[in-house]
Amino acid sequence: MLHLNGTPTATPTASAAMAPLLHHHLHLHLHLYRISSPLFSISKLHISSITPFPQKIFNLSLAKKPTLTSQVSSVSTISSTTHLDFAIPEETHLEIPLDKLFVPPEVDISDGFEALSARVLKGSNIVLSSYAKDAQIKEAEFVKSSTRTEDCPSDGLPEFALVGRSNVGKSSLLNSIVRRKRLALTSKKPGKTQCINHFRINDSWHLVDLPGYGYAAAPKELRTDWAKFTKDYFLNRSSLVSVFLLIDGSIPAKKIDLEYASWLGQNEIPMTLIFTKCDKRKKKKNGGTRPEENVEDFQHLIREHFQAVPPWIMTSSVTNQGRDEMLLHMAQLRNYWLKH
Ligand SMILES: Nc1nc2c(ncn2[C@@H]2O[C@H](COP(=O)(O)OP(=O)(O)OP(=O)(O)O)[C@@H](O)[C@H]2O)c(=O)[nH]1
Ligand SMILES: [Mg+2]
Repeated sequence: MLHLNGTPTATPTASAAMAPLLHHHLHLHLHLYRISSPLFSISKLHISSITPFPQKIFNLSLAKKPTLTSQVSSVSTISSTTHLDFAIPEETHLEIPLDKLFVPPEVDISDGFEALSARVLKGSNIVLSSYAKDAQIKEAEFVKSSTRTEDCPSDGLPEFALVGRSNVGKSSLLNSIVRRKRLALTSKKPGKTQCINHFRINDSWHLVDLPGYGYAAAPKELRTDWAKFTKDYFLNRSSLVSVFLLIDGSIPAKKIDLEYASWLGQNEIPMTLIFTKCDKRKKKKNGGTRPEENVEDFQHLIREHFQAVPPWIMTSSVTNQGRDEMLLHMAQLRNYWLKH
């Protein structure tokens, strides 16, 4: 474990302002001077609309804290009290505009844009906070399959649910996250996962694999049932920290995914967009679009249904792209949820 050094600042932080403003854009007006980075030459910058965590993750539960070891790259902007146990990807997304970043609470934004940018997780819009600890997975085990929300485990552990179109790669992503080939069963044929499947991680939180939606070959009754039972789970599962909505990042946005994202937004269910299959890059001359373009377009299309910009991460279960970033994101959401 490595403790990062840094000077605690006496300047105002976002946290004080965040409490009364959850669920809303946080309008901050900072004036930064002489920002010098290879990608920016701005003399004065106006930041508005920084995104806090959604309100629904402010709950309480219990969890053990597993001890982990890993190296940390230098992130000097993190406060001196931060204990990180995970490798922080070195590359950052300097090109993401400030108003599209997901900024967790208690992140000191007074250090300015450059400092924030240095803490954006690679291939995402997520700023790393001091809550990103105990991120690594040591143990993963299947707990149970349920067909109703009432039958799901009642231990109150925080959980993240993977949902998305049939065949988008939910089960593959779960296996990639836990580094096990077949913990969740996958298939080329859509419709493999049929129940709410709980997997317990490090004895302290759950990953949940859900059946896919939009499986055209499924009978109509089955599709209606799917909508009913997963939506009931989203609306009533009190230990749900965030839904991870998986979107195929290798193709342009599909109507059904846009509708699903909008439904989650309208119902104020905390959501993270996980773009899958980002290893698949069709050539432009063959009519293909790049994952980066698909990610940008998708967000643009759902924008009106969200008060705040949802967090997003680009992933691939083939190359394990986004794996560490997902773990860090889940760790900071989880630890914040446990504390509040
Ligand atoms: N190239 C590539 N293929 C992937 C990736 N993730 C999944 N696949 C493939 O996509 C297919 C579907 O994967 P699953 O993980 O079973 O998809 P699912 O979303 O769980 O599907 P259902 O359970 O049927 O809803 C499989 O053939 C996977 O090998 C990825 O990141 N890159
Ligand atoms: Mg599956």
